[in-house]
Amino acid sequence: MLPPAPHQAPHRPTPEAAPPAAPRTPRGPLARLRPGTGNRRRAARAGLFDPKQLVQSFPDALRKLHPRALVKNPVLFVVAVGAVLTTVSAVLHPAVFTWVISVWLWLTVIFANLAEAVAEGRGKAQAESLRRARTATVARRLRNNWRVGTDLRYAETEAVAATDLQPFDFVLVEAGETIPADGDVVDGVAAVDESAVTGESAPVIRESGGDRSGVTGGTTVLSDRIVVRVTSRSGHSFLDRMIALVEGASRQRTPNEIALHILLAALTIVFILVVVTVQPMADYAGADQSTTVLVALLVTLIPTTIGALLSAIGIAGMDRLVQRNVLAMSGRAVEAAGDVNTLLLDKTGTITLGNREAAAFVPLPGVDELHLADAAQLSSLADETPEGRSVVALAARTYGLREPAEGELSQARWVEFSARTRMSGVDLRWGNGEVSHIRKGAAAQVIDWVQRYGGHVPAEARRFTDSIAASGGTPLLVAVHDPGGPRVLGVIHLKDVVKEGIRERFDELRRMGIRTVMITGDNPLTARAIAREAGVDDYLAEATPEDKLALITREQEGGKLVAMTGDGTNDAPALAQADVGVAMNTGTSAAKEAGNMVDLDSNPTKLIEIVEIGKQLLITRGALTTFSITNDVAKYFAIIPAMFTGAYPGLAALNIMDLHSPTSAITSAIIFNALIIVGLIPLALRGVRYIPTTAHDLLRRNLACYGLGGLVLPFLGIKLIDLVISTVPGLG
Ligand SMILES: Nc1ncnc2c1ncn2[C@@H]1O[C@H](COP(=O)(O)OP(=O)(O)OP(=O)(O)O)[C@@H](O)[C@H]1O
Ligand SMILES: [K+]
Ligand SMILES: [Mg+2]
Repeated sequence: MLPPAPHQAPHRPTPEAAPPAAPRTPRGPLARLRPGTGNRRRAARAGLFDPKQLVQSFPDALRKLHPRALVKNPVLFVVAVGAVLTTVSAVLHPAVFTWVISVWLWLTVIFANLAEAVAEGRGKAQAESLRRARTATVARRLRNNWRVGTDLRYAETEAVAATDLQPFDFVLVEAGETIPADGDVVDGVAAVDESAVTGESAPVIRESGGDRSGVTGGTTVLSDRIVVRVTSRSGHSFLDRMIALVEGASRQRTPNEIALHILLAALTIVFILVVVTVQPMADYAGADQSTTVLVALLVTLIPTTIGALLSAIGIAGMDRLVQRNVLAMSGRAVEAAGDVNTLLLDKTGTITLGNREAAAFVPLPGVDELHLADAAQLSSLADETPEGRSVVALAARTYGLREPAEGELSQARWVEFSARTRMSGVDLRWGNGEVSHIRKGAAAQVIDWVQRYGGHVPAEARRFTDSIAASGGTPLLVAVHDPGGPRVLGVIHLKDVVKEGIRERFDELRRMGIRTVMITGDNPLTARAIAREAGVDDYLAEATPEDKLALITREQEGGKLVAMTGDGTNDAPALAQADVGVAMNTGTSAAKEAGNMVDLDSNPTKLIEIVEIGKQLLITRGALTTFSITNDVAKYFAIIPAMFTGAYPGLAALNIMDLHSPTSAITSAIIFNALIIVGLIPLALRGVRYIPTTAHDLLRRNLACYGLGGLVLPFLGIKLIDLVISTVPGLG
């Protein structure tokens, strides 16, 4: 027996109650540098390099001449030591040649610093505007007697400074107020303006219970009121972390960068040995060389170009992510994104639109539809998930069923939904002492529950759920156990829609050699239907949080790099285990803590762009390393003949560039070596063009373009410089 339909208007606001979405014009701190969602043209513009930045960053470049800063970069440190040696030599034996070389060696170091300073400078501007968003607010903290679930009408609040809030404090935030700290919504639904953080002016819904409960301090509530459980301490908020991040304060070298630095250092040592042994040979040949010439030879041989640009390339990669509203907590994650083999995506909300809503009640033969709707609604009254709320709303909409009044169900024991049990419901004790247990949930779990009490499940139950699942919907079985015995009443049809254009994104990923796997807690039939429609390579159904974690470790054991997106607390362990874990900004704090990237737009398909940016970072570094090493070859052809033609006139044959004189040849090589750094700063910051293709093709293309380019360009450049400076007295 079920209680009569209660008669009270539902008080809870539904997501539809939010104000209509404003046109998506980006504004706010990141907007200037950030593309509107999906606006690639704007993104391209944001990545453009403005020569003014070179001038603005010049003072910072000079500041980086401090030995403590220089010693971090072995290649540049050697150039700086060389510059000191030639400067001393110029002072002791003044000559135009020695002075010119000294000046250009110093310029080489400054240009390298400039590359890094320009890259960092872009972040500083963003940090400034974020700081402005971090205003001091007064919070309304709920007094100790408030517990989750207590009616807010009886809540008492006290005013405290936002900076005094502690984790686990509850704060009440109403329309028009600023959320004082990061946290999770534990009561209510509200439309929130997050433009202070995301630059996106369209309001977003934040609600308790589901996977959209995360709120960020500094954002504004537009409608309704919510209770937020604080999760961050003052000074350690999301905004604080974001500022440190864009400023590059927390930037650390990635393992790949360290490895490359070691390689460059080793090359430098080899060339130092070469140059040191050149002197006795030159002596023997009767072509004794000055310190200046030897230093010049060394500097042209060592990989100064990549040594100068390496750090800027890394910073620019992080910056490109920020422009797309993604915050990477480590450079390592960005690199890993470039090498990802497997992409794990959630079904609900990632591949589908995510508002999995009750669309119909389907009663079993012999069951009254109203009876089913009533039971479904009762079982969902305390179910704060979007699915649970949509069941209550559907029952209210189509059958006029209303929630019971406060106190009417005081004898109820609510059973919360969990991803492990896949069920939710209620145990009710009526006035006459009779007890009803109502459950709704995944078919397998509810059938199991009914059978455990000795109930019989008619074949129709399975038939109904299977046909809903085969259409891509999610069936929830509703069952009761009361004096009438344990039995299934019928099915709730939850509907969800596959996102438009998602199939094309998966095709693109396949071209990049990346395998996509959809993971869902849903049944295999629904999973298969959605997987087919969306075009993913594989799927895992009825996945528990442990299954997700196990899938990731299994892939990783095979040597693969795994990326995943997630928003729920139950995604947290998997997000932490994945090589690239992208948490949605809307997600729970647990998810955001666990991942190594946060997407402010909460757009799970952003992962595809993240992979592209990672790949672009790796390719840019590879291309410029290739360029750097090959472009030193030409300089060798400029300097060696210049050093020895006096002793061995036959070596003039090596002077293939037909340079004017030994001094002009050496000077031209050094000037080119310095100028190429400045010339490549825009490319290092923008990144080389990326076309989705296999790694093999990319490698071939890059070797051809940057290897050959690196070989040929200096011949032209040095010749040109030689033509100009040969007119300078003292060099010609
Ligand atoms: N509020 C609810 N009450 C009862 N059962 C539910 C509820 N929400 C979902 N279920 C059942 O539990 C199953 C698992 O749902 P869950 O939301 O955990 O999936 P998930 O792991 O998040 O997968 P997805 O990526 O599709 O969201 C669903 O297929 C559904 O059958
Ligand atoms: K060099
Ligand atoms: Mg879910």
